[in-house]
Amino acid sequence: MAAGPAAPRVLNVNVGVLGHIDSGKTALARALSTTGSTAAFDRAPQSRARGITLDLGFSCLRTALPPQLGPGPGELQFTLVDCPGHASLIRTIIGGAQIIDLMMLVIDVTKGMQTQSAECLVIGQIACQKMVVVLNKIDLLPEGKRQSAIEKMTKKMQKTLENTKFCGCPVVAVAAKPGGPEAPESENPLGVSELIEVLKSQAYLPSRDPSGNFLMAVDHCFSIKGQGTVMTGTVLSGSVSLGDNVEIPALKVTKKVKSMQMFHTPVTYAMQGDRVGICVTQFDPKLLERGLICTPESLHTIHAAIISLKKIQYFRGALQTKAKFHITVGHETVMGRVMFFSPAPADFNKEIQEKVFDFEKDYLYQEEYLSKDSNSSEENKENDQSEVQLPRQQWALLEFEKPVTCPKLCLVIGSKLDTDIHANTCRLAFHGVLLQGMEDKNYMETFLPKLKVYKLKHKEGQVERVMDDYSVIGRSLFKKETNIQIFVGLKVKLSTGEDGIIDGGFGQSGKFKIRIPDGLKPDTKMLLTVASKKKSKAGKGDTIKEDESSKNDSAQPVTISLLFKRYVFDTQKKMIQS
Ligand SMILES: Nc1nc2c(ncn2[C@@H]2O[C@H](COP(=O)(O)OP(=O)(O)OP(=O)(O)O)[C@@H](O)[C@H]2O)c(=O)[nH]1
Ligand SMILES: [Mg+2]
Repeated sequence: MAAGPAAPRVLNVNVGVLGHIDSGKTALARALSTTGSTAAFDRAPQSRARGITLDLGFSCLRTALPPQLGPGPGELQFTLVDCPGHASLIRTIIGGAQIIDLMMLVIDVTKGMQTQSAECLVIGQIACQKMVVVLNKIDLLPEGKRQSAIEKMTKKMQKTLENTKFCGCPVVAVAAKPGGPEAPESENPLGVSELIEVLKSQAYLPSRDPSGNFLMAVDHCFSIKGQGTVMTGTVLSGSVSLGDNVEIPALKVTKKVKSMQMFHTPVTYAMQGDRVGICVTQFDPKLLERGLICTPESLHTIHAAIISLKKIQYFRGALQTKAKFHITVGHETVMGRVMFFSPAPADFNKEIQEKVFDFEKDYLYQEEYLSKDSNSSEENKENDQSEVQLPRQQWALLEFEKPVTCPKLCLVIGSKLDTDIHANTCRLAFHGVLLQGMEDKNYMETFLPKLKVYKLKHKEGQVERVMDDYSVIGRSLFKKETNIQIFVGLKVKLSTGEDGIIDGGFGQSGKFKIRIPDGLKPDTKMLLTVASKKKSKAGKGDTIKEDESSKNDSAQPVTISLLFKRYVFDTQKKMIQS
């Protein structure tokens, strides 16, 4: 087994810095850091030129261990993950949020919540446990009114968070870069030491588990002369030791770990939650910008997936089957098409299955995700009056335009990134967990037939006339061109209560014969005979054609209903009745 962690105890907590563009995230990360790592603070030349953050930036800050993290000696290291704010970079933000333990939501105190602050809040609710709100740029508030303006904004934020999992989280006011870009570096930030105390009080020991496959999100890759190629990133699961083989699944290559460092200190072992640089040899750093590395063969490249999902409540509009979304699967984003399905109605209240998908069960196809505001679906139209009953859990089948490489049970986020970024709306539509990936390119033939999602079909027709006590002729259930032969033997029910069986076609116009094994009730017979007489009378005088008029329908008081299930992925399109 691996060697234990290096001697001096350093606990690492990843702190994300998220917020709307220009709220001062990078300035805040800079003010907080004592040690900058290789990729901090908009180092990339493009980033400097545009004055915006284009990529995740990492830096760190070490403090004494706070009391809640147990007796010392030891140190607490906050790894600050500075995320971009620009709307177009939301994929990077989602990636960043998945490696953090604690989120700082940076708000420009002069502006309050903005569009991407809200999106970050949504992402935080999905991916993070804890949050601190940072009101930045308080130097811009006139000194006399500063305190009251801060209090007002603090209250406003607390109200915004009331119905989120971050209800009651701390709100801290700072000026990360008082005076703005032109101010001299000597200008001291305001409120930053208070913020550090709050971060310490919020720090917790995230569950760290060295077992299972090693998986790491690499954010930077560069070569060091005479050493090799270093990949830096956060260990997402498992652990890694010197000498282990690691795979770069996107490139299908495996390399041996030659040396490792954690913030400039050599180590022999790293585990879930650690930030580490891994050095390998004979690997061109240009081949990997960002991506995953892992225990060889532990990741899957999938073409489609089944996920358990929830709609994001701030997303306006319905989630429709067959719609295309940008789908972030773990750390990759691709376009994909969705198909929603729910439990069969009898299972609507079944307990939620978080980690497995049950292929034994039947599921009901849905035109759209069922939610309180989705009343356009077939199901709900019928139940218009009554309360719409919602299932406890819903799923989707995702079919990707390009295969994605991801671990099991990874986070999935669906968004509409083609929405105009200036439209003030939440682009994140749903989130969920990947339960089953389909690695076979021919999954449609090899895998989907196992997925028992059915559509409930309901056809209505009318009894045209009585043949004898045990049979009637029906119409309007099928189109003229329908091959009635495939329906022979299916059960139907008459509105008067009798059960019948389709016996075969009758004539050329889509009519058919129904056998009534228990015989027609006398009342039914009477109804039908009276109706037929009326009709033939009416028919003589007028020029009503037999097949069209609506009068005909009302003249026929007995309707026929045919109900059956058809599995969406059944290649034989069998009709099933229970
Ligand atoms: N007056 C004042 N200006 C600030 C403060 N903090 C940041 N700024 C300025 O606000 C602008 C944006 O700061 P950044 O730190 O780059 O903002 P950001 O949130 O990282 O921006 P993106 O990463 O592009 O989303 C810069 O011009 C900063 O100098 C502050 O506390 N007071
Ligand atoms: Mg920035």
